[in-house]
Amino acid sequence: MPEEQHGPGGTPATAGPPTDIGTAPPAGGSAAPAAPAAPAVEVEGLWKRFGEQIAVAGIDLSLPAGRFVGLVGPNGAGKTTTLSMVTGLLRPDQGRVRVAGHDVWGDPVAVKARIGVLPEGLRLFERLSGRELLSYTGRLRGLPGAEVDQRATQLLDVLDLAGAQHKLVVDYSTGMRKKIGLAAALLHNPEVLFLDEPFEGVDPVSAQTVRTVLERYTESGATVVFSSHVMELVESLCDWVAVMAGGRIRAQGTLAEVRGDAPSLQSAFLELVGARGRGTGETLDWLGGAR
Ligand SMILES: Nc1ncnc2c1ncn2[C@@H]1O[C@H](COP(=O)(O)OP(=O)(O)OP(=O)(O)O)[C@@H](O)[C@H]1O
Repeated sequence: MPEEQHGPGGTPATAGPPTDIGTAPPAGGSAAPAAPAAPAVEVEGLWKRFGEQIAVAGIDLSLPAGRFVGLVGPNGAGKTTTLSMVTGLLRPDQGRVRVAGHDVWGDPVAVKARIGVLPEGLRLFERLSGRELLSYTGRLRGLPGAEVDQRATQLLDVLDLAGAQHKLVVDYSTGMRKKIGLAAALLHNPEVLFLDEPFEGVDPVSAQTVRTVLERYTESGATVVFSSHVMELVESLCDWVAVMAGGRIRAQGTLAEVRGDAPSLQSAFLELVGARGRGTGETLDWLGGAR
């Protein structure tokens, strides 16, 4: 059984979001819709083991549509494994996942048509140029050629890749690879976008552009779910947060709920994952000593 989930400072569970919050209208939307929107992602009793290692231990998640959702947790918490199962890249041992109202494993074609994914350790077609990669992805997505060309031109331009569009992907830098992967994930205008560490290796100017693009995208009612270790980034971008540690969800809810009375998301996070006071480095007393 999963252990009881508490917010920081012992406040009762932010786990299992209250339905009134879970069905709130998209951030940035003005007129409230009459019918409550279905969650973008619903996860029930999801498990994954790798041999003896339990990577994901029976988690439940309900991520509202139209939000910027951050999935945070320490190294090895189970974020990538969770995102892989939610996006249909890894089969769970047990549990159910629905994305945009469709069962990920029961109706994979419907789900894949509605999502965009920027996975960890992104594998790209290295011998294509950036533009060729987008053309190929657009065609695979069933978009008309002229539409693909137009969207590719705009994405390359906005993401500052126009100058490198004819360069082979194998010659792209880490940040450029993230950006072309993001462009490919956005090309078909998905309902839900999953991004595993999207800002890793991306320079501050491009990061700002990516933020602006993603903020505009969520304002249209679409959902972004991204994993990150960078709390300041999550705090400034996300309006909904799920905290994972040891394969379990420690808290989920609005940023304010998860932060609770803590001065920052970072402090709340350290408390939630039980890392307060750890890692002062005192055991490394030889480091910096006499040589
Ligand atoms: N293919 C695999 N085979 C064996 N163990 C795995 C595999 N994938 C993940 N794990 C283990 O499952 C646990 C969760 O890993 P996961 O990659 O999901 O964590 P994470 O939260 O994404 O970590 P990080 O922030 O470091 O990327 C870890 O203990 C990891 O060693």
